[in-house]
Order: sequence, then C-alpha cells, then structure tokens
Amino acid sequence: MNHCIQTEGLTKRYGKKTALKDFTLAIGQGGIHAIVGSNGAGKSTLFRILLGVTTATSGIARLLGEDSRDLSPGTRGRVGYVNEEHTLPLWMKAQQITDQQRSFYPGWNQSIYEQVIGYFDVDPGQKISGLSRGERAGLNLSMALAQSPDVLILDEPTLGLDVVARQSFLEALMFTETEANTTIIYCSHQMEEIERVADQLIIMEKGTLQNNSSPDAFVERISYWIGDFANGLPAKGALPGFLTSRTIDGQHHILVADQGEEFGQVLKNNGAKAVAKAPVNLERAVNAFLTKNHNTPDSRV
Ligand SMILES: Nc1ncnc2c1ncn2[C@@H]1O[C@H](COP(=O)(O)OP(=O)(O)OP(=O)(O)O)[C@@H](O)[C@H]1O
Repeated sequence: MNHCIQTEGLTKRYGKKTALKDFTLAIGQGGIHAIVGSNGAGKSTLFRILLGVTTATSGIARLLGEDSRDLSPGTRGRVGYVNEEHTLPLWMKAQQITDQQRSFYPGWNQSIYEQVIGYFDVDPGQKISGLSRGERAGLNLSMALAQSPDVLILDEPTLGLDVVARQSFLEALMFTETEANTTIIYCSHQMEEIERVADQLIIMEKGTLQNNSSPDAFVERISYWIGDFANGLPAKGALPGFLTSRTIDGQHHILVADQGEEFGQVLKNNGAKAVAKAPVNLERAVNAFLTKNHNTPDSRV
C-alpha cells in the first residue's frame, strides 16, 4: 500500500529533551486524520520533520513515498500546510493573492476554490489587512484546497475563530473530503471538531504513538465505572488500565483503558460494595487518556 505519511522508529532529541521517541506511524491515502496530544506531545516536531524543515535524530520519515530529508520540488508542490496564524501578505487584495496562487499552481481547481470560499464572506476587492481572522482562515483554506494537494496538513487551523467561522471552516472541510481526493491531517485540541470531522484518531503522548484507529474504536477502548468503596479508592496499581478518577457524592468515578466487563469484578475484589458502568463520549475518553493518572476531587467528571 502507498502511504501518504510513514515514519519508522522516528526519534528527535533537543539536547536532553526527547520530542519524539521511536515513533512509528502509517497513514494511508484519503480521509481526515486527526492528531491530538497534550502540549509538548511532539505534534509540531513530527510535522517539521515530515516537511523537511528539521531532521530527525534517528529513524525514517516519508511523505508521499519520499524521504523527508530529501523532498523533491514536485513532492513539495503536492503538500499543503495551513497553521493557526493564517499568514498572508497584508497589503494584497483577496483577488490579487488568489490570482497569484492560481498562476503558481498548475493543478489549481477553480471550482473547489469557489465552493469553499462560498462558505465565507470574503469580498475579493478587500485588502487582507482588513479581513477578519475567520475570513483570512477561510481564504487560506480555500486557496490551500484549490491547489489540489495530495496531502493537506492543518495545524490548529481554527484557533481563535468564533463559532460561526469555525462552523464554516468545518463544513468546508467536510465538503472537500467528499469532492477532492486530498488526505487531510488535522491537528487540533478541539474535541467537538474532531468528533465531527475525523475518520481516524491519532493520539500522541510524550513523543509516542498511543492510538491510531477510528474515533469510535478509540471510545470502545475506554470504559467508565462508578464504584462505592467503603474504605476509599484502592491504590492505582491495583486497577489495570487506570486513567483517572474523581469523587462525586462519595462515589468514585473511574475511567480505565482496554478493560472488559470483568473490570467490575476487579473493583469488587478491591472493596467496592456496588459497581455501575456509565457511557463515555469521545471528549471524556480522550481527556482521560491525556490526563492519565490524575486524581481530582472535583465534582465534574
Ligand atoms: N527547537 C526546540 N528546542 C528545544 N526543545 C524543543 C524545540 N522544539 C520543540 N521542543 C520540545 O520538544 C517537545 C515537543 O514539542 P512540540 O512543539 O513538537 O509539541 P506539540 O505537540 O506541537 O505541542 P503544542 O500542542 O504545545 O504545540 C516539547 O517538550 C518542546 O519543548
């Protein structure tokens, strides 16, 4: 199979700090692949290595089948990258920058451009400096998609956008997924966005890969238990797959990973008088996973 992105044993050290640790990932072609991870998990480092901006300490990274250390201009032209800054030349008018981009990219798809920009209220005669953050994000996305990239990396693209602009951005993205054949890598901390758009959920933690599956399959890995312990919560080491726990009205609400129905018996063996299971959604599952081993006394789970 031809992978859009492939890394093998990728490690990146900055002095004593390890940003990526033996990181192996394969992403096929097509679909929206969300990458989530806490601050400092190594997401930007991974993109920088893939795009050839920095080199790995060891291991291999390939983008569209080519070694990232030596990307050809042809391959670079097949990759789009949009980050939260939506940097565009402020002195140019929207129409001028679009015309310029159209002349740069032989694969420019005007129909996609027009359909995506249709989600945003951008006046072609307006200078970039006068566009709102949401309008600039829309213009940036429209141009990135019109370039017909084989892979488009979106790094926190909706940061700072209001709810209307964010909605437009996501709708435009989902429209594109059905119209174009672009593989989209979507890096975000916004779980409700990921729930809406992602086909695959990649979770990074401290430079390692923790999950690469559909969001539904990930949620199935996490279970939520409520236990009534007469003598308090047992030591975390006694609870396999322990992620987080909170105490609400004297009951312990516990999230665990990769445990079956028998976990109820584990709780009983550890002193639970009564045990119940509750549903878990994607946001709660991901948050528990990323804040592993945190005990909090809050009344919210
Ligand atoms: N140029 C650098 N010099 C030293 N340390 C760095 C450098 N770049 C990244 N790091 C460190 O590597 C780790 C991973 O950083 P990275 O920016 O890749 O994380 P991230 O997942 O993108 O985080 P965020 O969500 O906050 O953007 C962090 O601990 C960071 O401090």
